[in-house]
Amino acid sequence: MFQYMCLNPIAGVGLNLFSNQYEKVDDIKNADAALVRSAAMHDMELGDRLLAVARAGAGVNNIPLDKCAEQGIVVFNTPGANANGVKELVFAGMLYASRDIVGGIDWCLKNQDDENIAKTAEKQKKNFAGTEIQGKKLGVIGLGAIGALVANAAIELGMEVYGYDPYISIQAAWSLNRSVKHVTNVEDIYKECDFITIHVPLLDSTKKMIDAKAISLMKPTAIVLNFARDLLVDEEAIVDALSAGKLRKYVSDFPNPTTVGAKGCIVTPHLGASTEESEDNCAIMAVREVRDYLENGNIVHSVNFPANNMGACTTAGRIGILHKNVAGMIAQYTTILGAANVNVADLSDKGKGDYAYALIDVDSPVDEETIAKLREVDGVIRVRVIK
Ligand SMILES: NC(=O)c1ccc[n+]([C@@H]2O[C@H](COP(=O)([O-])OP(=O)(O)OC[C@H]3O[C@@H](n4cnc5c(N)ncnc54)[C@H](O)[C@@H]3O)[C@@H](O)[C@H]2O)c1
Ligand SMILES: O=C(O)[C@H](O)COP(=O)(O)O
Repeated sequence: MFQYMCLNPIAGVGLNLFSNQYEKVDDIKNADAALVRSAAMHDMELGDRLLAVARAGAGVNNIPLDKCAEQGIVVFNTPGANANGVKELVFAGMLYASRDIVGGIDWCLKNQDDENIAKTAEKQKKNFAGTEIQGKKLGVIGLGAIGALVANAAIELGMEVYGYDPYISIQAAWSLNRSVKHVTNVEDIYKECDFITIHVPLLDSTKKMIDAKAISLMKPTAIVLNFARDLLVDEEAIVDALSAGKLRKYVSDFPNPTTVGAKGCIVTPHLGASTEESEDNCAIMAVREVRDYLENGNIVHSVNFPANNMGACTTAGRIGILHKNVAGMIAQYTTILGAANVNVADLSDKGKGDYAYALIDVDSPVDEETIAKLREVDGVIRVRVIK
């Protein structure tokens, strides 16, 4: 029997995929797996039992990835599962920023008791007029799941699209419309574009990536869209530029005291992934990842350990070993198993950064004493008998 807990509400269509071998619990210390959206986990005590954390979404800045890795907890996310939801909201943001749609709606509400509102509106509408997006230049910073969808959809809407991503995946590169202009210096986006949208993960290296210098290069008519994370942008500098008329609008999905109510800021309450479809997709993918890891030991879409997938185990047993990515580990495992007269039927070891994961299929059951010896190997983080 496995136990899981949810740190945020997770769509039922995903949770229903847990079989009757799974039980929901309320305390993370009793859970084998935790499902999470944006709940902050950095200060949480995770307990020894926890094997997996699945982020039903993309951003993992709310999860202590290294601490989890050191404790042998595999963290998953659900790449692309909410990308369309975000893409659609980015275009809503572009349209909201192009005309004063919010101001116009507010005006209508304020004048709802005016019997002549239709006539008055015709006089007032010039105050909410704006520009179109067709023919404008859009700069997309980060061409992953969301950025690529935004870039392609913008081409379809008749925009000229500039794309910047020095680490673009082959899959994303293949998916891009060939009309997207490849930019190698992000400053070209800042200088040239009418709309600038950022879709990169929040990392130490991307914090305040759009800083005061970047903002100073932008056109005074530029509109900046941030549906990724607020800390990617120096928002104090954005607010200063907006009030000085050096920038047209800032659209953000991350409310905070700096931007909410500030002149030129349009802020939504982190709604990018809040659609039925995105919530369902994320929940389904997250539960599948957790089940495959707990039941088969397979890792797919982890952000702190490498992928390693040997399918279902067809031999007498399977052992999963999370370990440091250093030389000589496999030789020690096979020596220990050999000394216990256990034949290795199949073995796959993958490394990524500081961490690695070995899956070992064996032809006979492995006794507790042998498992204890594997646990003692220097550099081993966690050993799990999967079958
Ligand atoms: N508003 C929301 O509700 C919402 C929803 C989903 C994701 N997000 C945020 O959007 C981010 C992106 O999501 P995604 O699904 O597209 O992720 P992704 O991993 O598919 O794409 C991120 C892309 O950023 C690129 N990148 C990394 N560092 C870069 C840099 N310095 N310069 C340029 N490109 C860089 C990567 O190469 C990758 O292609 C997430 O990390 C998350 O923070 C927000
Ligand atoms: O990174 C993400 O996937 C988004 O920011 C969505 O977050 P949420 O699941 O809390 O809506």
